[in-house]
Amino acid sequence: MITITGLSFRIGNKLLVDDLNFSIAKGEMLAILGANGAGKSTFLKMLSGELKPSVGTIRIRGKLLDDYSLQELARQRAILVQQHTLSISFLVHELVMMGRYPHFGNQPLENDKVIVRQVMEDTGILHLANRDYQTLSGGEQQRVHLSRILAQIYDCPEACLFLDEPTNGLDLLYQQQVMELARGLSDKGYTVICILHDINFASTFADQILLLKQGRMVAMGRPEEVINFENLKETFGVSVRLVPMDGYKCPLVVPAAVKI
Ligand SMILES: Nc1ncnc2c1ncn2[C@@H]1O[C@H](COP(=O)(O)OP(=O)(O)OP(=O)(O)O)[C@@H](O)[C@H]1O
Repeated sequence: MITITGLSFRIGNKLLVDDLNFSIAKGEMLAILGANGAGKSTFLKMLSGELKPSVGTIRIRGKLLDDYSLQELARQRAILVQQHTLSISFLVHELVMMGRYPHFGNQPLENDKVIVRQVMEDTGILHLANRDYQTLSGGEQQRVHLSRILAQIYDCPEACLFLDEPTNGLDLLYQQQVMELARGLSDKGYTVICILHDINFASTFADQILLLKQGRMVAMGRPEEVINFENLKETFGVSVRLVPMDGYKCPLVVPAAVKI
């Protein structure tokens, strides 16, 4: 579904992303983990077309990213960015409807309205539909943007979803709900790439994990192949403890100092 070949991004003589090569299949969920500044967002920005790679190619369904029109891309991939800067007042439902803009002409159709309502329900913001976005808390705003991008690809089950720290600013309940939502979408056939800082969320929900350090791949594979003491020490520079837990495919990762 997505094939990354020899992908690098350089600014001056600094390599932010360094020779990445991998593929992920349709319907897979890939979690990207790495320390602050490891190049995760830079990679996602190349994937979304916001940044042009210095070297290498990105193919979605065999076609080079550069060969997609903006309209095609808008229907085939949705992106949740890390920081939202929005200074104009919009009602929540208006902002979520923006996700449908690639799908209708002048006016939203009944189907667009149904989808907007559904995604607001899925993300727990239906009760905020008529609130001014500016008056919402950070976590509520995050869920509005999540709704908007879900609306964008709601009826495109072949689409890709790129999420840059989707659980940012959310309380535990909504973190869990967002991860379940992302997992549910990949089970329906969406291809999901998700930057996370929570290793346990990544290993619980993702099919594959990519560990990045200084732009380079440390390891990539199924959570049970990748999440181990050595890889985490190499990626984050810290020692962790791995605690086996019933019902989890991977041991839980806790700071080494914690006594359990
Ligand atoms: N325009 C730029 N000029 C110089 N350095 C940059 C530029 N953009 C990003 N960087 C640097 O590239 C590195 C990778 O940044 P990136 O945002 O991809 O990291 P990240 O892994 O997403 O980090 P975080 O977990 O903190 O969000 C960082 O050291 C950052 O300071």
